[in-house]
Amino acid sequence: MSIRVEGLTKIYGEQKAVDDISFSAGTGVLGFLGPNGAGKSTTMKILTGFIPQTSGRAQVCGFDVTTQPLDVKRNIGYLPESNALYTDMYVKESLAFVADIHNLHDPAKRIAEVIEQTGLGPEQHKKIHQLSKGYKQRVGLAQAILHDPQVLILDEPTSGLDPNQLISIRKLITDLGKTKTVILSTHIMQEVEAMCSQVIIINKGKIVTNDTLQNLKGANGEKQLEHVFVALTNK
Ligand SMILES: Nc1ncnc2c1ncn2[C@@H]1O[C@H](COP(=O)(O)OP(=O)(O)OP(=O)(O)O)[C@@H](O)[C@H]1O
Repeated sequence: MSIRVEGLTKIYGEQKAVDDISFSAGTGVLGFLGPNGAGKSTTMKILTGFIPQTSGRAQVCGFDVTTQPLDVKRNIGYLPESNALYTDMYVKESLAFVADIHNLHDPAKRIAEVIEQTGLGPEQHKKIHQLSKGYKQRVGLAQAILHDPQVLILDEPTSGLDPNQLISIRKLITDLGKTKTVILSTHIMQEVEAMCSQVIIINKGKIVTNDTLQNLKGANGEKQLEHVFVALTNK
């Protein structure tokens, strides 16, 4: 398993954002769902080492997020919800900057591959601030996968994309999930049905279900995941 989480808790002041959650994930796309404020982004930020947990443990590829943060960062790619980019940089320049941080052996070759994979080709010579939202999102994804990490954490990667862009980014994520562990947070249930093999639903900081997509729909006698989500998060 590339991700192991045990008894993870995060308290912000008085607010318990993540409440003693445990789960593990291997190769495939894991849908990480929950209503607004459920604790998804907080969990993702802990896994990527952006913020520390209050208690509990999280491991990425066998490395502990607290005691082995550099090893974790080598093995993880993160597309945060607020995809902060250096907008004055050219697309290629920003990728070269990230490649340098990761000390890649042949950055030019890898940058060309990732530009191809994310469909950035036609826009690759622009500055980031000149790009549409969808292309900015692709730059964020390109940066996240550049060092070919085993684990990808994607926080609402398709928000704001038009239907054409949605289809190509979904395909890219599905392809990545064939060999990598992808944790995908999204509010779009069709997206989960199209891409995810496993689904975790979190509500008020607690995991309310962790099952295969197939079981989840079957067990609840529902055809639509949306109904399952509503039933499990309105208790
Ligand atoms: N830096 C912070 N300081 C205090 N409270 C925070 C902070 N970040 C998040 N929270 C609170 O923690 C809870 C979980 O937030 P989180 O962003 O993890 O939810 P989420 O499931 O990602 O929501 P969304 O779907 O809206 O993105 C919320 O109640 C939120 O207000």
